[in-house]
Formats: sequence, structure tokens, C-alpha cells
Amino acid sequence: MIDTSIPLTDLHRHLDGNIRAQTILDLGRQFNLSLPADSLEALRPHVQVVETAPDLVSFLQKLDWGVKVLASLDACRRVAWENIEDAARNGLHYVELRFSPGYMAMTHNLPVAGVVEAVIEGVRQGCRDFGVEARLIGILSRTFGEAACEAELDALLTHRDHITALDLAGDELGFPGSLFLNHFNRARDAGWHITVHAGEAAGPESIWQAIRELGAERIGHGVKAVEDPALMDFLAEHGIGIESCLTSNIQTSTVASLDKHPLITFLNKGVLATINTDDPAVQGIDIIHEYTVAAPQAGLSAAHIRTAQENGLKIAFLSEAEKQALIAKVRAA
Ligand SMILES: O=c1[nH]cnc2c1ncn2[C@@H]1O[C@H](CO)[C@@H](O)[C@H]1O
Ligand SMILES: [Zn+2]
Repeated sequence: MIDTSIPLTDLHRHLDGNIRAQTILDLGRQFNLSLPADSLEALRPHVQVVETAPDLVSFLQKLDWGVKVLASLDACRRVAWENIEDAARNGLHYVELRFSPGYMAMTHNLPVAGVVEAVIEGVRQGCRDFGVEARLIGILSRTFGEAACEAELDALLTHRDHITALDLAGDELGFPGSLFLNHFNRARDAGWHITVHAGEAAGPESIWQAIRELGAERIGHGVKAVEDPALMDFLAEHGIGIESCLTSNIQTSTVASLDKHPLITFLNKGVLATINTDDPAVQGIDIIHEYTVAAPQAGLSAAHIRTAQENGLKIAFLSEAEKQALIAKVRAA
């Protein structure tokens, strides 16, 4: 169900939600940290979702062990590099990796701008080693409040030329987008693209807010848009992309089951919706699973899936010339 003759993209993947269990174990040993288990099998349930979480915030706790072992900038560089290796192994031609440097720096008090630099370096080296094309999206972790997000933004802006876009993630219900107007004004002034996690835990008003007040050109998840016909029309008319993450939405209890997922409705209404992973290591899935198992279970036909794959390149944060170059590269391979 994946067309290998056109670019395969993943536009919504948290680098810090995709830290391998084996790497958590390795780094725990390297830094002599106490982990909840010392074998891969015993550690897995602590770092991977084994059953549906009751809500988003409970799901997000599963990411914590991954960042707790980031005790040095080298460790950050390593997980960034491994993210590109994972992308290459999955046959991805292009990946947008998002990360929250404040969240990654938090446990061991790492310099936040240093984390940004380490991630940039790890990704750059990975792209050289594996021939994958990648861009970086900075995340403000709303869960830690406005001031922490400001420090996070400052660190990201230190390396503004290596960052493509800004995102807002974390606890959507507890920390609405309206708290972050200044942050996103600064991001747009820096010339960054904007994508926002919205309409995942909160309703369609959160998506309207992200578009109108934060300047979102794309929406992460956007599940609740289906509740608002005017919003659906607006998304289609203005080419606002939707980054769907099927398995993630089940695991966070955002959607009850795949056959109720709105992705098919987005595609039928002409919304530029895409198939992405979110936090693959935490979810125990990869992009191949999302295309070949989850998407058919969500009712998508082969034609829907192909449209979603094409939409990935359409809404990618790349210039027209970069998109054409990627198409040519895949065709020639
Ligand atoms: O599915 C999600 N919805 C909302 N926020 C998320 C999701 N997955 C990860 N994060 C958040 O992104 C940052 C790390 O990149 C963290 O703030 C984490 O809680
Ligand atoms: Zn996400």
C-alpha cells in the first residue's frame, strides 16, 4: 500500500518520543542511572504503551524514561542520529523530526541551546550516513507553562537557521494556545513555518485558535475538526494540512477505535491529510504499520492511502524546488 515510486514522508514524529528501549538501557548503564528494569523485556512496559492510556496526559508519561537517560549532549546527539537510522530503515525519503529541547534538557540540567545544537548535529550526521532528507521542528512543551516555553524558544532561536518550524505540544487542555501568542509571534518573525498540536484533547475551537491566533499552516492531529463543518470547509479551502497519527489517537483515547477515525472523512472532503507516526518507539509501531495495517483498518482504500502519501509531499515544509528535487531523487533510485 506504500507507493515506492513517490516520496514517502513522515511529517509528525517526535524525536524525543522515538528513543529506542535498547538505547534507554544502554544510556542508563553508561550513566549509572537507576531504571525500572535492567532487561529489554522487563523495561518495555515502562517505556512503551502496552494498553490504551485513559487520556493524553497519561500517555505522555510514557515518554519520560527516554528523556531521563539524556545525561549528556552526546546522548542527545546519539538519539538524534538513531532517529535518522530508523527513518532510513523504514524506507522514508523525507522526515520532519520535532523535539522539545527543554524537555530533553530537564532531568540533567543540560544547557537547552546545547541540546538544540546536539540534535542538529546528530540529524545532520545521520542524513549524511543514511541518505535521508530531514528537517527539524522545534517544540514548545506547553505542559511546563509560558515561562519555560519562552526559555525553550530562546534556545531554538539561537539556531534559527537550522530549524524549519515551531510546534506546540503537551497538555492541550491544561495549557490552551491562547497562552502562547507572544511565542508564536516571535517564531513567525523568525521566518519559521508553524504547526500546532490542536483538536487532540480539546475541541474544534482549539484548532480555530491555532490557525487564527498562532498562525498554524498545519495542524497536528486535528481530530476534533470533524465536529465543525465550517472548520472542515476552511481547512480544505485554505490548504491547511492535517498530520494524522492513527495508532497514537487510539492509544491516547482520542478516538475510540480505528474504524471511527476521521482521517477518511478529511480525505473525502479534500482536506490535505497525511499519515504519520507521532512517537513510534513509545507506541510500538512504525510508518509501515501505519500505512499497511492501521490505515486499512481506518477504512482507507488504496486510493485514499495514495492520496495521503501524495499529501505528505504537498504539505511538507519544503520549497517547490526542494519538492521537485525529492521527486526526481526517488524516481531515479
Ligand atoms: O501525541 C502527542 N500529543 C501532544 N503532545 C505530545 C504528543 N506526543 C509527544 N508530545 C509532547 O511533545 C514533547 C516531546 O516532543 C513533550 O512535551 C511531549 O509531551
Ligand atoms: Zn505529536
